[in-house]
Amino acid sequence: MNNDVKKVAVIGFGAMAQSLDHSLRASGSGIEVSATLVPHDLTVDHDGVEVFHDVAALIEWGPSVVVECASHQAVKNSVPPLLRAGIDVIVVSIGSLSDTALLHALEKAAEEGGSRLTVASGAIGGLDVLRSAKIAGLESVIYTGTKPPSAWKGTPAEQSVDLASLRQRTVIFEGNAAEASLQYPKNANVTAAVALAGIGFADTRVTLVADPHASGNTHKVNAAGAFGRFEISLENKPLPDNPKTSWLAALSVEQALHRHFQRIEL
Ligand SMILES: NC(=O)C1=CN([C@@H]2O[C@H](COP(=O)(O)OP(=O)(O)OC[C@H]3O[C@@H](n4cnc5c(N)ncnc54)[C@H](O)[C@@H]3O)[C@@H](O)[C@H]2O)C=CC1
Ligand SMILES: O=C([O-])CC(=O)C(=O)O
Repeated sequence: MNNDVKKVAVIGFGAMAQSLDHSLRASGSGIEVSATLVPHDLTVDHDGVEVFHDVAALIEWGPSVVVECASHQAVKNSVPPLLRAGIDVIVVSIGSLSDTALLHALEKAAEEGGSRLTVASGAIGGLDVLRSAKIAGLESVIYTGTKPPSAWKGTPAEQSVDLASLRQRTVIFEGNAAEASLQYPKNANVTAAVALAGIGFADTRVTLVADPHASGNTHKVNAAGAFGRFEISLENKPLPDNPKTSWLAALSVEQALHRHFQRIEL
C-alpha cells in the first residue's frame, strides 16, 4: 500500500456514503471520495466523483482503497475482485460475513492480491473489549437493538406486527446473530460485528425491538467471561436520509479511512 496516494472510492452512494463524502470534504484532511461504484440503473451526478457501474472499470481506475457502504450483495460480488486486484477494502455491511464460505473467499482473495480487508466497527462500540476478553474465554454475549417502528419498514417485522399502529415497545425478533444478520441485512450488521469480535454467530444472543417512544437507535451489549463483565449502551442518532442507519456507522467508516492512511494507527 502506498499511503501517499489517496484515491478513495466508495461502493454505493446512499445515505452513509453521502454522509461520508460530505464529512470528508468538510474535514480538510485531504482525504475525499473521488469515485463510486453504483448499480447500472442508478445515476449519480456529484462534482469530483467519478461514477462506475462495473467493478472491472473501477479496478482499472486504480483506487488506493475502497469503502463498501452498499449491501451484503456488494460484499459478495464486488469485494473479492477488488481484493484479488491488490486493493484494500473497508466493509460496513458486516452481516454478510455470517456466510462462512464468503468469509473464506474474501480471505483467499486478499491472500492472492496481497491486500487487506478491514471490518468497520459500524454503529456499535466495545468490540476491542470483546476481542480481548475472547482470548481468556467468553461465557455469554447478549445484544439488544431498539429502533423506532419506521426503521423496521421493509423487514420481516412487518409480517408479525403492524408497525404503524404500535403503541408500546415490542420485541420483533429473538434468536442468534446468524439468524439476525440474514433476516435483517439492513438493521442487524451490528450483531455480526459483535459476533465476529466475541463468541461467534451461533452463540451471540440477539433481541430486536420496535419502540414507538424511541428517538434513535439504541444498541446494548452485555458480556460475561473469565475476564469479568462488560456492558455497553449506545443511543445513536440516525442519518437524516435513512432511519435504519446510525450516523455513528458513517463516522466509523470515516475513522477507519483515516487509520488506513495513518503511519501510526491512533
Ligand atoms: N455495520 C453497521 O453498523 C451498519 C451497516 N449498515 C449497512 O451499510 C450499508 C449502507 O447503508 P446506507 O447507506 O444507510 O443504505 P442506503 O440504502 O441508504 O444506501 C445503499 C446504497 O447502496 C447501493 N447498492 C446496493 N447494492 C449495491 C451493489 N451491489 N453495488 C453498488 N451499490 C449498491 C444502493 O443502490 C443504495 O443507493 C447497508 O448495507 C447497511 O445495511 C448500516 C448501518 C450500520
Ligand atoms: O445503524 C444502526 O443503528 C444499525 C444498523 O442499521 C445495522 O446494524 O445494520
